[in-house]
Amino acid sequence: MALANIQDKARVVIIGGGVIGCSVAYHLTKLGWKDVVLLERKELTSGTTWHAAGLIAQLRATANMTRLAKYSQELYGTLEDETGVATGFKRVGAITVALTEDRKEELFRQSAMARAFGVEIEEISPAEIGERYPHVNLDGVTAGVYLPKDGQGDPGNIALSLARGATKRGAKIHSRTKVTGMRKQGSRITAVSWQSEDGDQGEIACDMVVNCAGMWARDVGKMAGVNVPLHACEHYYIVTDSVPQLGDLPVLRVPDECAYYKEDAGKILLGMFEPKAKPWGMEGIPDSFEFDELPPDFEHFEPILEMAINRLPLLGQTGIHTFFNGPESFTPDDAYHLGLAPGMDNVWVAAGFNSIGIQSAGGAGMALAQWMEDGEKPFDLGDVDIARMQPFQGNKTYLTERVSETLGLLYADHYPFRQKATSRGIRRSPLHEHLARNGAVFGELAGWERANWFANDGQKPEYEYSWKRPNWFDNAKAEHLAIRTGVGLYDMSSFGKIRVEGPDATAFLNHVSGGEMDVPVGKIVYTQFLNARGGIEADVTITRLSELAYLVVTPAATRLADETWMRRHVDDHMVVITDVTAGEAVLAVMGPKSRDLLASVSPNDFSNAANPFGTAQEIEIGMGIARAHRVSYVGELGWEIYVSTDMAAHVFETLLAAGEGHGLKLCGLHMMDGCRIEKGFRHFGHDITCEDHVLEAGLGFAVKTDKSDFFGRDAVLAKRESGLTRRIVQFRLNDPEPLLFHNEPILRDGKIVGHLTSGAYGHHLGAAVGMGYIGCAGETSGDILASSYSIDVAGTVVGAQASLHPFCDPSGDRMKS
Ligand SMILES: NCCCC(=O)O
Repeated sequence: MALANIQDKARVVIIGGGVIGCSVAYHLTKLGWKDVVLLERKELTSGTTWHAAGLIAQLRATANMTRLAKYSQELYGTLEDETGVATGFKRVGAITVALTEDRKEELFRQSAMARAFGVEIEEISPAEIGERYPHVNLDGVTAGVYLPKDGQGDPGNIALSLARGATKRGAKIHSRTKVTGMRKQGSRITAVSWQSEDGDQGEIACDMVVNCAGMWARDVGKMAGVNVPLHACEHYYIVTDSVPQLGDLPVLRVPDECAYYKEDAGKILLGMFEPKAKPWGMEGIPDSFEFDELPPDFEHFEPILEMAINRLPLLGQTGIHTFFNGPESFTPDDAYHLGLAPGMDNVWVAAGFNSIGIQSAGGAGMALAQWMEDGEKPFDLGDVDIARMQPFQGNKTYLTERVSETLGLLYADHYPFRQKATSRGIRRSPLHEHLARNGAVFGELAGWERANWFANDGQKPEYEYSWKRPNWFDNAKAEHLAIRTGVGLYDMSSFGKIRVEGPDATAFLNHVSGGEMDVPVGKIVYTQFLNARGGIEADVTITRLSELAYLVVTPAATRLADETWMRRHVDDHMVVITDVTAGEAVLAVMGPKSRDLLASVSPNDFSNAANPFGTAQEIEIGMGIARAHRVSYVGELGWEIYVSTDMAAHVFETLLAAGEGHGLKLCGLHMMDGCRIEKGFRHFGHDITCEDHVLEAGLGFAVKTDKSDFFGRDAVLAKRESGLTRRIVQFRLNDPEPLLFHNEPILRDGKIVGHLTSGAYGHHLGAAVGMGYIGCAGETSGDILASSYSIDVAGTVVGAQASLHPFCDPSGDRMKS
């Protein structure tokens, strides 16, 4: 039985009536979408939105996340005029306070980044903090930053205003209507079934579904067979009684004391991000949950409250009106989930907003709607793309442990290379114990434990985080120099490995990639998957294993996204695509002495004639067998040895034993990053993304427009015709001391023209190196290089050399030697 007022067909069904669902409905209707239906199990905003603090910050960790946050802030400033529903948005500004020298460095680096991203920001002294926020105790304050355009709003009203905007343009919103199931056909949801509180039920046939179900999104995802890794945690704040003559105050963040403060209607709201949070609701969120709160746990938040009373003494002089504890969703990496769910062709996700839902909702809704409209990401959304999540990350035990940390990480020191402490050791290379015994210090990516550097004998194998030269600086240097002058071995088993085989394998890979795939067996092709704009969706090597089979090798972090991209472009091709990542380990043996080392453990011929650069050969190694791929991401002579996981330890032991006579050094991935930047090799997600045109990224050599048609070819031809408007430039600091991490502003003749997309120390070159895009419409290489360049490192402008070619071995002779 269906209620008369709920239609039985829609173009899109949005599940969840929090601020995110309302924003998606608002933006889809703004794009002219009709038949937009939003279903909310209780009342709009009754899950998390209603109790959000409503801080509206603009600066986020990357350029595009900042772009989205800025968009939210601008939207909320004008929404009332359009919808008639006030958002309570006030541009009160925001101050973040540092209590340590490390935090000061972090804030000043963020401040430099803000300048590159076009966000107004001022670095301010303790005295200036006192002027802008007279109630704050300045004891121990080292510095601060002030963002005049930041603000705050009324979360519930922002959601209702967005909802009104959507309904005015025809969206239908049904509250008290719970989604009970989905009808699935292949990789599509064809209908959503619902039940209203008074017992009516029905089904809406639809073209698309958007899961905006907040802390219910993991369960809603399961209805569609989609992985949405998130978990609620308790989030605490208190609200004081009215404080006479408080006046408008900026938002105040004191991350070193895990606290934020917001003035609201003459009261102070103090919110907390404690280091060890309390996950909630994993055994099920009560069906009755609606505008509910959880019992406050005084012991849990007392330490933070004590610090806050010291920092803002008026808290101790004012009564507390409300102790609030409400659940909010957190994700494994503190980034929200947006986009088309892998495995499905019409299930979209916008969920897991990690306590920044209000400030993110406007931008996230806009980006998702545009993505749904175009069928392609409007710009790089890799930070939040749901496809970055690995299947195991939906595991309950993993999530429960991980989110207990990620809540607190919001305000922890964001040191470079900081690793998560929880939920570790889940994906391990078969060499893991060998590496650990040899002093490896691991970092985690996509669940993989990867050796980042090796401690010396007697050195504690642990990170000591710092903004200055870290405790592993000299270790990485020794590893780097071994690769440049001798031979090093590092474990790349975390590479994604995807086998593509079948009668149409060549035709399919020619269609989906820019490289020529009709090559002899054993050839390795470095290439990209492009979108219709010529932007880079994936950066891969593809090895022809046999007449009918290829191996696509992808970065660990993008394996699922790259596999998904291929599956979505199969069309009528007869191919089988299989993830074989776990089947083979990869040992990279690199450096000018790598040939000698391999020759000492293998009867095969590693000469240029037998195994030239860009080819793979089957080899015997020790008493095992493997495949030697002659490629390099560090810019040296070398091989990646692909060996089945059962023989990996044997091959490692063989190489290590033989390596003694060749000065073999075990190396980690910090070395790899420094080496690849010296060599100008791009890294997907940083230097190349879906919004970077392959020609502007300098990778025109890897796409062959003279082959058969391929996806993105027209955009490559068009760009050849119209000319480049931006180019990627490499930089080397003149001063050997400062460190680059990425996101530092690039100055050309004293003006900001871009930011670094990568940065690391180039131990071979003796200074920090980086790369980033600058605008260059109508300019020749000579014009670009005639300027003077510098990089803003935490507010200090450091002169830099610029180059359009790699600083290290521009001819590539070393790799091909
Ligand atoms: N929901 C609290 C947001 C905290 C922040 O913007 O810093």
